[in-house]
Amino acid sequence: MLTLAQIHGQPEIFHSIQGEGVSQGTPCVFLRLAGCNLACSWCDTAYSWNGTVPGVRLAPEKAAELVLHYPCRRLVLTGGEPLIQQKALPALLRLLPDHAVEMETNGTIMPDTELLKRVTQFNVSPKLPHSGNNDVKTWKPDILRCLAGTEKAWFKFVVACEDDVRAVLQRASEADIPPERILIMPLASTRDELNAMRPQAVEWCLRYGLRFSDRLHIAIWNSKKGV
Ligand SMILES: Nc1nc2[nH]cc(C(=O)O)c2c(=O)[nH]1
Ligand code: SF4
Ligand SMILES: [Mg+2]
Repeated sequence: MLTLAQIHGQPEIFHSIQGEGVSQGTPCVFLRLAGCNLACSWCDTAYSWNGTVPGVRLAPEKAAELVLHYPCRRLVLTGGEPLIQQKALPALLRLLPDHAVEMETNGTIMPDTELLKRVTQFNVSPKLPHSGNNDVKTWKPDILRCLAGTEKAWFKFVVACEDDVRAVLQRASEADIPPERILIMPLASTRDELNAMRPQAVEWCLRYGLRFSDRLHIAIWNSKKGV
C-alpha cells in the first residue's frame, strides 16, 4: 500500500508541467506521497507530512489506474520525501512500464537497487541550514556521492543569499557533485517572492557559473496547490 498526500479530499495526483529543475516545462503526472523525514521551515507542502491533513492509503493498482487516466507517460514521484515509502514503489512502477519516472528527493535516503535502475531521473534537493533542520539530518555526502555516480541525478539547491551559493559549491565538492549537475533555485513560495528573488539568483548563477532553475508553477499559479 502507498500513502498519498490528500488535496481537495482526494489523493494528490495531478497533470501539470514540471515547474522545477532540468525538465521544467515538460508535461508530467505528479504523485505526491505523504510523510517526510525533515521539517523545513519554508516547506510549501507541509500538509503532506505535518499531520494537519491525513494521508490517503491506496493499493498500487488504484494509484496506477489514477496515473494512467492522464494521456502522459512521464511520472514525477514527489512528497514529502517519496523514498520513505520506497518499499512500496516497485509494485506501482511495474504497473507503469512505459512511464519515464522522475523522483524528487531530499538526498538523505539511499534508493534500493531496483529503484536506482528503474528511475529515469533523480531531482535531488539537499537542504542548507536555512531550512531550519540540523545538518546531521540533512547532510549525507555518501548518499549524494552515490546518486551523483548514477549519472541520472541533478542537484537542485534552494538559496536565499550569496553565502548559500558559496555553501552549495563547498558541499558539492565534498560530495563529488559535478558543478554542471547543480541547479540554483530561489527560495520563494509566492509569485511576489519569486519575482523579487529571481534577478539576484540569476546574477549568482552567472557569477559562479551555475545553472538557474525557475519555479514555473509558482510563476504561473502562485501558491495554489495540486498544480
Ligand atoms: N508543477 C509542479 N512542478 C513541481 N516540481 C516539483 C514539485 C514538487 O512539489 O515537488 C512540483 C509541483 O508541485 N508542481
Ligand atoms: S524535505 Fe521537502 S517535503 Fe520535506 S520538509 Fe523539506 S521541503 Fe518539505
Ligand atoms: Mg514543491
